[in-house]
Amino acid sequence: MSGLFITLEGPEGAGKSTNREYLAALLREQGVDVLLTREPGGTPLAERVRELLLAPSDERMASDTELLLVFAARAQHLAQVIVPALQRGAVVLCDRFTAMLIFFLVGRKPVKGHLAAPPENFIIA
Ligand SMILES: Nc1ncnc2c1ncn2[C@@H]1O[C@H](COP(=O)(O)OP(=O)(O)OP(=O)(O)O)[C@@H](O)[C@H]1O
Ligand SMILES: Cc1cn([C@H]2C[C@H](O)[C@@H](COP(=O)(O)O)O2)c(=O)[nH]c1=O
Repeated sequence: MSGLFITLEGPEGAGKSTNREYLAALLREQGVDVLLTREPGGTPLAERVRELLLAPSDERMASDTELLLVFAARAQHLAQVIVPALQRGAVVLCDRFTAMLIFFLVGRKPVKGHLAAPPENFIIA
């Protein structure tokens, strides 16, 4: 793969979108093929999973359910968008990836180590 994958991590309002747009404009001025995307999301199906993750609900979402949904969205995002873009040599600018998702998934709750490791390994492999 010849592309470049850059993630912008940070909480709400940190400046991710602003800096992503700025960087994209700079790169495009140089003729670089730039793809803007975000996690969770980035494809129609993965965006539906995002809506599910963020929608208020009377039913508490179990931590493992949340984790598996995040990684289901990621599998779709990787297969449909990120990997093809990197294969054609694009620079992918992704609004959040693993760092902030770890914060959302485990930073605010007790860590559930038995599930946290394998999906991440699966994704990186
Ligand atoms: N380097 C900067 N200096 C000063 N203000 C900034 C800077 N970058 C972004 N901002 C301002 O901070 C605010 C939040 O920026 P932005 O929407 O890019 O954050 P974000 O991390 O993408 O937020 P969200 O996660 O809510 O989408 C905006 O009003 C933006 O103009
Ligand atoms: C991605 C993601 C977000 N949230 C929370 C964080 C914010 O309060 C809102 C909106 O997020 P934005 O992308 O910064 O606009 O949702 C979350 O709880 N879990 C997540 O995975």
